[in-house]
Amino acid sequence: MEREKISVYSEIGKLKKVLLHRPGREIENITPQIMSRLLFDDIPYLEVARNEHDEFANILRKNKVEVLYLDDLVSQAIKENEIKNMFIDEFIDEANINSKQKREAIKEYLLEFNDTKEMIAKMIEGIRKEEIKQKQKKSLIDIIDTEYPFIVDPMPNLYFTRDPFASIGRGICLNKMKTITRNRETLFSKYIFKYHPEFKNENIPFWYKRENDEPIEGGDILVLNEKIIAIGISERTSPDAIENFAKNIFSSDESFETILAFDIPKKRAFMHLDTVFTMVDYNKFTIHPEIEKPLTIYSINKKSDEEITINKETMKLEDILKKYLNLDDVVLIRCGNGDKIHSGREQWNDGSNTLAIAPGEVIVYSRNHVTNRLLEEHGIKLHIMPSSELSRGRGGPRCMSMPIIREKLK
Ligand SMILES: NC(=[NH2+])NCCC[C@H](N)C(=O)O
Repeated sequence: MEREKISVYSEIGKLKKVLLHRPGREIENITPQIMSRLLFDDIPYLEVARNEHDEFANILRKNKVEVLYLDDLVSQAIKENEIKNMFIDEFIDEANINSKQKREAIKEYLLEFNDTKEMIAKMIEGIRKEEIKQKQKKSLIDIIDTEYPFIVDPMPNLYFTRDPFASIGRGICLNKMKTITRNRETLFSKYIFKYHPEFKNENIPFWYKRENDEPIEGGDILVLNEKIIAIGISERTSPDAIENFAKNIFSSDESFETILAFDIPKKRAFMHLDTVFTMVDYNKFTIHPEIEKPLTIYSINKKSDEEITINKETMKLEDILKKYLNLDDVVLIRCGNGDKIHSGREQWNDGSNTLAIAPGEVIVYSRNHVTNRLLEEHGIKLHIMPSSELSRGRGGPRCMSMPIIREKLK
């Protein structure tokens, strides 16, 4: 039997294959002036961040998860010259470069890298003005100098592989991301799924297109089981995008029947649904206490191949989960144990952003010790990773991983 190349029908099924990005020199291009636009609140120390990330990958490998790295996949995807050229052109198109000369100079510079992985690392790292200055011919726009140091901005959020696309069923939701800085990341995903030898001839369905106008991000998408997908209506994901996605997936032969759109507060600390809610076992969830008040959800169901129905309900999270997942008993594990100070602090550092590698078994950040102790008390097996630097990017183990294959649940 031919194995599916992508297969994700739950949040907790045994993880078999996952995509990561090891943070690179892009982190060392974050400066206080640009960090908030780049969605960072602080500047991580790269060497330590990399060690932490390697430990994350080791935990995964020790648990028999195959770890794929983004730069490997992209470099294998763009092996042919024609594709590589297309990739560079599109990259430059989206890097906001306003003169023809500059565009040509950047292309020439990138093509000089003999090693494609080095070229990709450079694209992610960002390009400083002086790196290509000498080669530029002068037109007015090139001569007008500003203080701004980069000709191409760094992409420091790429280690949050959860967000630019999401594996759902046997297909992917190729996202349009809310911010310019992160939307550039989705180009890498596009080339992986369109041109990598492992995926290109597999008719991988795309449930969403990066060319669409409305944003949707992977951190908002949780595949609760083979029938139900939860999506946050958040700072980053719009109702129109959810509806468009729903229509696409419902018109396929996939098993999904219901999309639960959760209306969550539109604020930075809650940027994605997975910052306040993750699934850790069949009936256990980590949550931020703030979403325990009655929540408004919209359940979107398939009516026919083209039509959907939408129902609005205001209910407590616990009751929503009982109803839609057919559970008698739901356990909500509160980040920071519900204590005002601990829950705020630990949610800020992604205490409720766990990555399940099997039912009841999750990877967590060491720093969230209050939440971690509580998870253990609820019988969850923890794999604890170091967390002083990676957490400064406002994302945890779930954000830093995109499952490609999970074993189906019985
Ligand atoms: N799935 C997630 N919660 N991802 C977190 C991403 C953090 C990143 N700095 C951003 O603001 O986009």
